[in-house]
Amino acid sequence: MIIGLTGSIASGKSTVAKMLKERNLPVVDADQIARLVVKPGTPVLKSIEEVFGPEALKEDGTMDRAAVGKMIFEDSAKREKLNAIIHPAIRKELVAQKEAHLAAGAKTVVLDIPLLFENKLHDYVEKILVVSVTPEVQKDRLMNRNQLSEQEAVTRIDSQLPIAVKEKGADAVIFNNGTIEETERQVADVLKKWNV
Ligand SMILES: CC(C)(COP(=O)(O)OP(=O)(O)OC[C@H]1O[C@@H](n2cnc3c(N)ncnc32)[C@H](O)[C@@H]1O)[C@@H](O)C(=O)NCCC(=O)NCCS
Ligand SMILES: Nc1ncnc2c1ncn2[C@@H]1O[C@H](COP(=O)(O)OP(=O)(O)OP(=O)(O)O)[C@@H](O)[C@H]1O
Repeated sequence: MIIGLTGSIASGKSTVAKMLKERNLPVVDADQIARLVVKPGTPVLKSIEEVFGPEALKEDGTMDRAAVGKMIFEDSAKREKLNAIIHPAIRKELVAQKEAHLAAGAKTVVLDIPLLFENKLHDYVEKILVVSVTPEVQKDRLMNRNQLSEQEAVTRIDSQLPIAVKEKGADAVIFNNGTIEETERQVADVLKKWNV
């Protein structure tokens, strides 16, 4: 079974992914792949430099994630440009990593894809697991984790589809407002229900 793990920014996907890994399920992480495909020397990073200028790079030649984040979350046209450059490479590597796990004998593979709904990647997975939180908790956790102002956090949240829309499209929802233990219990219940 291929499980798509998604949610909204700072809703707790990585937290749930960690729980799934602890249960020995292979997790392919789109955010991690997004870092892989922009390593210095890659065609993707070259295109980013061409489109976003030298301020997209740090002195050591790696992508300046904070600078690019500022540019793209505040400007939807820039965000679409970055997506057009980077998403094809992410999708290719996502499929390759999934296939490698299946070839190695995995019966279940989890694809952690933050933008599964936004990019209409439903066909990549068989079940969709959405990690949800209330908007207030989401904003607080995002501000704390990324050291953002309230306005910056809201801008990032608004760059994605509303979490309520994602919940409606889910096969199961994990509500991550409570404690880690409460989330862990919900993860166990869903896996049991799906015979994983
Ligand atoms: C903009 C970048 C440089 C910011 O880097 P940073 O290290 O601060 O954040 P990180 O990569 O850990 O992403 C954190 C979260 O931001 C959200 N996010 C990232 N990119 C986007 C995007 N293009 N549109 C909407 N939300 C996004 C996701 O929820 C993601 O989980 C980086 O997110 C990036 O390269 N984004 C483009 C690739 C992408 O779309 N990744 C997300 C899904 S594959
Ligand atoms: N149940 C919880 N209780 C308290 N803090 C939590 C809980 N779940 C997650 N967090 C914290 O909230 C923040 C966001 O969680 P996490 O990084 O797992 O979200 P994410 O959905 O993977 O985010 P992103 O979309 O940005 O990659 C982190 O700092 C994490 O430690």
